[in-house]
Amino acid sequence: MTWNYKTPGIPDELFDRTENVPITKEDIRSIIISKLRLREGITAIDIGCGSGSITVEISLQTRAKVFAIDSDMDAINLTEKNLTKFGVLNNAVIIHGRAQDVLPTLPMVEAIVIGGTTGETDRIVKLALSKLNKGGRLVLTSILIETIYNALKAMQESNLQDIDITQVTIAKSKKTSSGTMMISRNPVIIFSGTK
Ligand SMILES: C[S@@+](CC[C@H](N)C(=O)[O-])C[C@H]1O[C@@H](n2cnc3c(N)ncnc32)[C@H](O)[C@@H]1O
Repeated sequence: MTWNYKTPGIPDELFDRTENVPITKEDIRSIIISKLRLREGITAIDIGCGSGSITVEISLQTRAKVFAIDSDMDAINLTEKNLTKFGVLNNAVIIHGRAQDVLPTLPMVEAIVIGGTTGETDRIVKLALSKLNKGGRLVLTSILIETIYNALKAMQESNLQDIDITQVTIAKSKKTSSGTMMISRNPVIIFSGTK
């Protein structure tokens, strides 16, 4: 697969998918990539890599080394498939495990995305921030009220700077017999900040 564009927002349908592994949709993914403020030559961590779509986009944008973590073996297999498909498998270290167990073993990085924190949002956010170099960027997405509250508290307690909280509700067009209507998806909260 050759992706010739230097812009984020790879169409979802270009990624391999499986029924039980979620993907961060392309419009939300574009916002995440923008808020990461990526630079060439950085190292990044993708926590809860799922389909691998964010790891793929970070790698294509910057040729960054990305540590992609997921606790679900199906997600790990799918991430490997998609990294191979987009020719960036060599940029990544794919790790099967819970973020709270894996993070302490990783080096310091410049960018971290958190897409899944099952069970221990507070601990995962704090561990992630302990792996972020000064000036590095953290982006966390969630659709769950409980995660949103715990994430904000953990970021504030860790003194993350310039915390920005953006809520996005994407609506997509759908053709009907009488015209084109917009169908809304669930709101997504996107946290970002600088260490
Ligand atoms: C919404 S999906 C992320 C989708 C992904 N960003 C993508 O683009 O495909 C959340 C993922 O986080 C993983 N996850 C949840 N809690 C986790 C944890 N504590 N450690 C590692 N992975 C976790 C889930 O298995 C799931 O694949």
